[in-house]
Amino acid sequence: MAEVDHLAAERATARFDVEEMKVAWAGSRHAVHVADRMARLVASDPVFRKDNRTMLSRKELFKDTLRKAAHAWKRIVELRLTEEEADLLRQYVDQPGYVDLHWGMFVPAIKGQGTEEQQHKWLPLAYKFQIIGCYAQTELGHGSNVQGLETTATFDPKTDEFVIHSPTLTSSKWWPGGLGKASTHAVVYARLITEGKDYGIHGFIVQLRSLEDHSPLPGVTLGDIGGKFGSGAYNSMDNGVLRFDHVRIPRDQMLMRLSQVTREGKYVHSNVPKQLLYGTMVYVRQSIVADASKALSRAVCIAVRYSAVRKQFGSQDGGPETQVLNYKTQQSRLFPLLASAYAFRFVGDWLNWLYTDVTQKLEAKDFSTLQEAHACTAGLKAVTTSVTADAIEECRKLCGGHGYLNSSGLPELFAVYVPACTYEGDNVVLLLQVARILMKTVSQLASGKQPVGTMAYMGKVQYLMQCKSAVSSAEDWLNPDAIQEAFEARALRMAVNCAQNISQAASQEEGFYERSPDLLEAAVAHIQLIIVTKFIEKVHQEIPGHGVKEQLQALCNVYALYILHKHLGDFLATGCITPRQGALANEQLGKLYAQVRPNAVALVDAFNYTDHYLGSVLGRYDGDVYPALYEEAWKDPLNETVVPEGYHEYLRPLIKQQQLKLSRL
Ligand SMILES: CCCCCCCCCC/C=C\C/C=C/C(=O)SCCNC(=O)CCNC(=O)[C@H](O)C(C)(C)COP(=O)(O)OP(=O)(O)OC[C@H]1O[C@@H](n2cnc3c(N)ncnc32)[C@H](O)[C@@H]1OP(=O)(O)O
Ligand SMILES: Cc1cc2nc3c(=O)[nH]c(=O)nc-3n(C[C@H](O)[C@H](O)[C@H](O)COP(=O)(O)OP(=O)(O)OC[C@H]3O[C@@H](n4cnc5c(N)ncnc54)[C@H](O)[C@@H]3O)c2cc1C
Repeated sequence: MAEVDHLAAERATARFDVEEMKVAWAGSRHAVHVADRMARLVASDPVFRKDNRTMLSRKELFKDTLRKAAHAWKRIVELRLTEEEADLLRQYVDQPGYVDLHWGMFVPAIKGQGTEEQQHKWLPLAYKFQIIGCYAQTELGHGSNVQGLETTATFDPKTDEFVIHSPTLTSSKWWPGGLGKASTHAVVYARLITEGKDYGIHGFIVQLRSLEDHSPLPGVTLGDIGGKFGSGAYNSMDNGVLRFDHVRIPRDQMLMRLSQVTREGKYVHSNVPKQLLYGTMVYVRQSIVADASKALSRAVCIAVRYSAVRKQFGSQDGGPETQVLNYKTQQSRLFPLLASAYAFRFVGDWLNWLYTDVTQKLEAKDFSTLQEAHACTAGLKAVTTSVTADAIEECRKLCGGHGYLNSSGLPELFAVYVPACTYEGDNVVLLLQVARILMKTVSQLASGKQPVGTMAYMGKVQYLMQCKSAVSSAEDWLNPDAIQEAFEARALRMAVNCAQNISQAASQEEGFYERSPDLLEAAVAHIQLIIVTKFIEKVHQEIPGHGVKEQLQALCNVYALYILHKHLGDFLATGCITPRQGALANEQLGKLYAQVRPNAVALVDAFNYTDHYLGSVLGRYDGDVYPALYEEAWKDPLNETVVPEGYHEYLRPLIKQQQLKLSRL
């Protein structure tokens, strides 16, 4: 804990129990305790130092990542950490690397798509790091369109093998994390061809590198695809390129849980939906939603603390300067992001519950909730990552000039985070998936089919298409029923409008194509409704701790009314509310900001982040920002010498030349 707490006065104004809010944020007392222990373990270990990361060359950074991953594994084994503890330890190490893909995609792909026998063979090797795996799906020519992948896996009945081949340049695998330099194995997605017939995309376990000397196996060409956006940042990851020249693998390395190829080469598809092939992506999308709240809360924590420390302009009578956090504009930009961090946290928890529930149903061969899982994971992944990426950049601006310094932590956070809008499904492509499901649901309403799950509100179509908001004062917007109804009516009316417009087109497909910009907005409205609903449900639960429920209630209202204000056009155009009701919502929002203000610093303290994890001189717990900024500047390699390298070559001759010219005048 800091010796001088420059934020003590801020902390003293909090009207709630911060320790209890930590529990509400983390999910349980146990979760707070474990996270705290793992965060401190990482922060106190010099190997996990990261303050010099943006100054390392790519090669140094990659080696540093290998070192940290190996050290993390050593600590996990030495301390016999549980899976939960190990996941948290890796999170706090906070450096993207091959292990993310090994644990996050390679292992889940084998678990989800491998038979019991295959799991028995491969998982123990992966669990002990005797092999390192990645997820090789995307190709140079195709990423979003998975059915368009070109790599082939042709069964050869003579040898009982598959022949994995990259027939074109565009079929080169391109992007898989961990592939470039670290992985020994990959789950490769390729078109299965047997008995002369193409059966589409399937997963195969393929060894890429020797387990003796790490050299590529015969027929395998692979490497790193090159530097990426931002210094440090995602450049710690070896995203790779991979080509196969007729590489042979045994038949039993096709992942055969969903479909099989027999010894004779017969293709057999189990009686399960084909989309289960996409199961690993669904799993990762739900974990990306949980990660969004982590990234967003880090940025918000930095911006809130710094805004409380930073002062600009005096009062009218020449008194002390004003904390920038007191400016209403700063509050109206920052507090919705604070509320969004909490909203994403709770919707992430709910999504994790949904995912677990769907997985259990799938085990019991009940596929009825597959569409719901797909729509929710795809849509929430898209909305939460887009908002978070924009919000990190907004937090940088909220920190003024100092936010642009690497030492603020924000440039690196942004550069690491922003590809989340693209990987695991481009956000637009994913929202169009949600829109397709919305259109299908609307079209089924006429036949009386009752929508279920997060689409259930559409069943109230008669009411929601004509209801009028009863709000007549700013306070009325504090009523969760008023918010819920307005959001439901907006989402449904936008979807129905789209469906009506599509029905006038020559074909459903053409209508969908023409109306896709509107469909995106309808999908966003539906997803925002889910986030608002889950926040309202959370606040309805019993929440212990002095003032905790009240603060969450205020944040829930901030989130909902901010979205309403931002998307006012939708609410007005669909006739869900009147312009006057829109103005009242904005009035209430201003009152809520004033309510949040004295609690703001404590609300970010509740995230319980160590200074190491935050990695920001601006976001320091003690608020002692200026000495830290000053000290940090001197650590830059440019300041290693007083006179810079290159002075004698380029600066001195220039200056001397000018002096000579002047002396001649
Ligand atoms: C502590 C552990 C933490 C773990 C976290 C680790 C995180 C590590 C993070 C590391 C960082 C980066 C890693 C990145 C990895 C990657 O990017 S991997 C590659 C990801 N690629 C994509 O996401 C591709 C996106 N494209 C697609 O998903 C599909 O191509 C698309 C859905 C767009 C279209 O597919 P089609 O087969 O053409 O299907 P379509 O005709 O549109 O639909 C047919 C039918 O199927 C339904 N559907 C589609 N997808 C799914 C699904 N996933 N699940 C269930 N159902 C699905 C769709 O709704 C249609 O249904 P209908 O009833 O027939 O209408
Ligand atoms: C950092 C990073 C890590 C990655 N890691 C992995 C990995 O480990 N394994 C792996 O297999 N892949 C990985 N990927 C690849 C990633 O999954 C793809 O890049 C992603 O799915 C997007 O596909 P794409 O690149 O083909 O984009 P494209 O589909 O080419 O997108 C280009 C543009 O076209 C638009 N677009 C595309 N289709 C449509 C449509 N139907 N309607 C409207 N607009 C459309 C998109 O919105 C986008 O604006 C990674 C990518 C990144 C950036």
